[in-house]
Amino acid sequence: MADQISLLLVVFTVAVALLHLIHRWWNIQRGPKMSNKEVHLPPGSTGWPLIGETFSYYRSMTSNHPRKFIDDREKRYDSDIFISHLFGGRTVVSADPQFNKFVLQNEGRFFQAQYPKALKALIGNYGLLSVHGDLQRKLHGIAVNLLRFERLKVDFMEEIQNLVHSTLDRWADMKEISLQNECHQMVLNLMAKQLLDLSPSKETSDICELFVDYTNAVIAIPIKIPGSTYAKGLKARELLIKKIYEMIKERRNHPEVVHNDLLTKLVEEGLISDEIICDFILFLLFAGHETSSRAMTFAIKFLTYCPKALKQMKEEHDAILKSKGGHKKLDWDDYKSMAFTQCVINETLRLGNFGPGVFREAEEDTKVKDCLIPKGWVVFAFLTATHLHEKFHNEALTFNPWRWQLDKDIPDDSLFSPFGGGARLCPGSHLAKLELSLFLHIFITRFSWEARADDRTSYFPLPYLTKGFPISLHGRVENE
Ligand code: HEM
Repeated sequence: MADQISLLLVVFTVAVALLHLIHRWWNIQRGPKMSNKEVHLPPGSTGWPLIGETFSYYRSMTSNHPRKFIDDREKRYDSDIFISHLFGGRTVVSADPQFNKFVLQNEGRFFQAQYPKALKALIGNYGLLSVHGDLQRKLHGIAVNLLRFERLKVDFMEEIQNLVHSTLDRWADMKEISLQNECHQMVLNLMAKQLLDLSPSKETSDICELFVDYTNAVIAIPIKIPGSTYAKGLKARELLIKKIYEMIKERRNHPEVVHNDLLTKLVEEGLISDEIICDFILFLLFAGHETSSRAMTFAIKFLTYCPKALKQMKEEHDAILKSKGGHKKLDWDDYKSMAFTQCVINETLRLGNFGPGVFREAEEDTKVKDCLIPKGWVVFAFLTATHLHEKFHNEALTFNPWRWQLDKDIPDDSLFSPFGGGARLCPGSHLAKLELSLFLHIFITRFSWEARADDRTSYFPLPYLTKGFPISLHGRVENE
């Protein structure tokens, strides 16, 4: 009898839970009731209970046709703004450039950045993408100031060239390298030096190892079970934050030791608490190395398969080197003279899509175009979709740097926004372009190379080359 009652209780509980789930799903599908007939919820479907349409999005982003998710729905709903259910929440997905621009421009007014919870746990309470309002403006200002032109011209210009040369000296002794891994390591060293005054050493390599676990988690499926990539990343975050705390303490206890880094400046200024400093620095380390290092690898890959562009790059950079005589260090004017390189960089950013899109939550019921975005809904402004649309860029999936020389392709910030826009416009955009230009200059003038494997691009969760782009290197000989 007791067994039967237990069984009945289990069946009853499961039935109630199922009904609850179905009810929630139905409510999500239906959306809120509208009173105003002029504006309406975008069309769409939230897909399966719990997983929504995340799997379709994943399939599309790991395929050769990353716009497929959008194209299928555009055909089905006759709209490039539609409802979906991604990464655990109902979402309005937009591939409409004007809509996306409006969303970016209205950060803090109608919308605010809202990233999935699992990501926020890694970024911390004070990583820039987690904070809003006055604190976001303050921290954004500090980042902009750190990366302003005057600092790039003096500190970064020198530092980047030294680091790239010493890294390439090491590569020259290796038969084959995974360009993706090597670029990751090189840019991480650069950021570690600028932010924490860490030079390659035992301590730096410990931090780098933790950092690898940390970044792997940011781009992994967020399952928090012991041993999972995500759980390891959370642990790595804890240890990294502890290390930054120790460095803050060391800066205070030993002011006589000179460090030319951001951490010291933040500690001396005393404008933000230690807790904020730690999250802020960790976020900069992440944002500053993940994207730029990927862009370097992709640029070399695109050039490898476009001999005409590579030839033009060699001509541009050989001429700059020649004009310097025996003096190899470039200055700001040399950087500014790299006209074709800037086209290659724009095209790499367009095709590479290193910041695929941004997440924003509606602060209130908001009308954009004819659509109503109800308060609390998350918008995914899918920037990749615009970058890869035939309507805006001819032969959109082809690497064609010359398109940026034509008037009609002069960057329009609604059609080309690799660095986002509005109040959260990437403060590292100029640094990223400088790093890329100097890296390309040094790499192309020192080496010729061959790809060792047929590599494929996956865009999920961030773009990467599935085999890490292995290449063999040879020192350049005259006229090569
Ligand atoms: C190719 C390189 C890069 C790309 C494609 C890129 C892309 C982006 C995008 C799309 C955003 C906007 C996110 C949003 O609005 O939600 C962003 C924000 C940000 N980026 Fe970058 N980024 C790059 C390099 C860098 C570098 C080198 C740094 C710093 C050293 C950096 C630091 C930041 C920071 C701190 C933010 C947050 C700004 C805020 O929320 O106020 N990024 N980046």
